[in-house]
Amino acid sequence: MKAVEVKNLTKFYKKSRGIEDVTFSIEEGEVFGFIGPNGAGKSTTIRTLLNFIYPSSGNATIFGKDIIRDTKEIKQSIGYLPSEVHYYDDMKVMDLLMYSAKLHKKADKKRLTELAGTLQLDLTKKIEDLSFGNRKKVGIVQALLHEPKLLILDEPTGGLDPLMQSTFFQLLDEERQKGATIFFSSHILSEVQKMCDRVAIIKEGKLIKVERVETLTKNNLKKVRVTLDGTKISALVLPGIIQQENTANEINLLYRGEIRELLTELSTISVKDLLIEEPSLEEVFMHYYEK
Ligand SMILES: Nc1ncnc2c1ncn2[C@@H]1O[C@H](COP(=O)(O)OP(=O)(O)OP(=O)(O)O)[C@@H](O)[C@H]1O
Repeated sequence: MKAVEVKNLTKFYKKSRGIEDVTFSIEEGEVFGFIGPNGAGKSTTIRTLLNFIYPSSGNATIFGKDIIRDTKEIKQSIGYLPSEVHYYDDMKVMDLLMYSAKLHKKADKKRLTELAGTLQLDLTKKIEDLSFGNRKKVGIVQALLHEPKLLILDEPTGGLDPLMQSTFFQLLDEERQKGATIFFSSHILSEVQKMCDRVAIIKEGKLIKVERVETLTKNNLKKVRVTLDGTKISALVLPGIIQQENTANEINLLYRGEIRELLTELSTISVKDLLIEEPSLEEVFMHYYEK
């Protein structure tokens, strides 16, 4: 059984396009990234899956259950972190989280305290007195508290400082090791690359690619930096060069071709240093963002 199966899902807000004909599935235990620029349709997809909004057409299931008909049942096995966290402001963090835990019939105070400790969240404060980042932490604890089978996280790291982001990813990794399926949206490619097995790219409401992260970064594309010893040269010309940026003493390439051909070409110029590495997901995908 798939954790999530989305078929031809379409959502129009009156006449304006939210998402169109979106189809993909997520395996159980998989960490699946959902990336795309602002307004691409990430939140629309997620909010439809959670039955906060109705699809215009198409359908989807979560653990084999229909997202509309079985939404109550589905919610018991989901932890959801919205991109913006809104709560009853005059409640204390502890009370809010215990209330939420009870809704999931899993009021585990020990786990609550542990999670809050890891995230350095003060449980005695009132929600209204928390900063944006600390509210986000409340959302994270709430999403993880009942150890859901599926975590749906909408831009989870926004507002968290770099140290906290890394703590958050450690927490996610623990859930993954316990077998949880994780679906998270982001427009930060590097964090998707770090964490995800597969990634779906959405743009202007349509899925443009679903691919294993590994395949994307190991598709023979190489990032090449050539440092020159001061002699000025003109641009390299080789069929495998996809992108070239040159400065006074550096040549930077994205290269997809025979390494031997590149080395032969380089042997004709005065190279001081050479670095060949896998490109980041960001570099592979930048053109999807720009086009
Ligand atoms: N309530 C709404 N009414 C009308 N249009 C909407 C509504 N919510 C979203 N849209 C439109 O649907 C499209 C997709 O928006 P969505 O919020 O799903 O994008 P997103 O990928 O989550 O973007 P972001 O990264 O900015 O959160 C956008 O063009 C947006 O203007």
